[in-house]
Amino acid sequence: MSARVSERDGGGRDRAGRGGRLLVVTAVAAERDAVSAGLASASSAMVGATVIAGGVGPAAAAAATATELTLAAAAGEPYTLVVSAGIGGGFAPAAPVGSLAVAETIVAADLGAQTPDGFVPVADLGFGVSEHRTPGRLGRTLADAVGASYGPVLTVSTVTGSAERAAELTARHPGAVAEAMEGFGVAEAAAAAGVPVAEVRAISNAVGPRDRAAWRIGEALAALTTAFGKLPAALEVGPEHD
Ligand SMILES: O=C(O)c1cccc(C(=O)CC[C@H]2O[C@@H](n3cnc4c(=O)[nH]cnc43)[C@H](O)[C@@H]2O)c1
Repeated sequence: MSARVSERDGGGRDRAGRGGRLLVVTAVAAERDAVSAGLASASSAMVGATVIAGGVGPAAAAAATATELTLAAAAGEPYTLVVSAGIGGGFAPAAPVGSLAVAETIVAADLGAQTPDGFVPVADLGFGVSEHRTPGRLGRTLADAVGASYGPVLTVSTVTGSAERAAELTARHPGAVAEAMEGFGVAEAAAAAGVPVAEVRAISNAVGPRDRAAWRIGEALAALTTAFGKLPAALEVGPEHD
């Protein structure tokens, strides 16, 4: 049985995925469609999944995720897992263009304060948390299933555009495999709802000096589709129930 997938943007609401317990949040429609194509091609039995395009950046992602989780819970059909997914920048050498990255931790890499002594994360300032961890072995399991690099995935509000900034980020977050702009927003909403979270990124560009011509978005979207074709079996989610 193939996955049943509901697709929509952050504004609309339909009930096509009402058997689903998996929520996938992408930033834009092209990512949503790539994820949906992968889920629909999955060979193993799976619950229907809902895939939404919630917008670019952590604020839009958090708002869209929180709305979706709240509506589902109010309807008595709460999600059991939220996955932030899309394209992202890869840190060398762990995550080359065209590869996949799965988050061990989802890190708010630029949420905090700049001081004369350097960056202070928001958690160290005494406000909330600076990262969310994918529970148990879920992240490792997903990474192994799709052949992804596994480590911290950074959420930034500004795409890294210089070697200096890339070096600063890796110094602060050793082992970081990727950066993107939505994961921490999705994770904050998931945490507020008490739902586990994961992040899957397909690498479209290297984190470093800005070189827009070198971005391989089509290649990354194809990798995203391949990954989500393998995800249902890895998640071992139960059969769909209408
Ligand atoms: O710099 C540009 O010219 C440019 C052109 C098209 C798109 C962008 C984006 O910033 C897209 C952001 C979007 O894609 C994710 N993403 C992909 N690569 C990265 C990255 O290296 N660092 C951060 N985010 C990235 C991100 O999650 C957004 O959804 C720029």
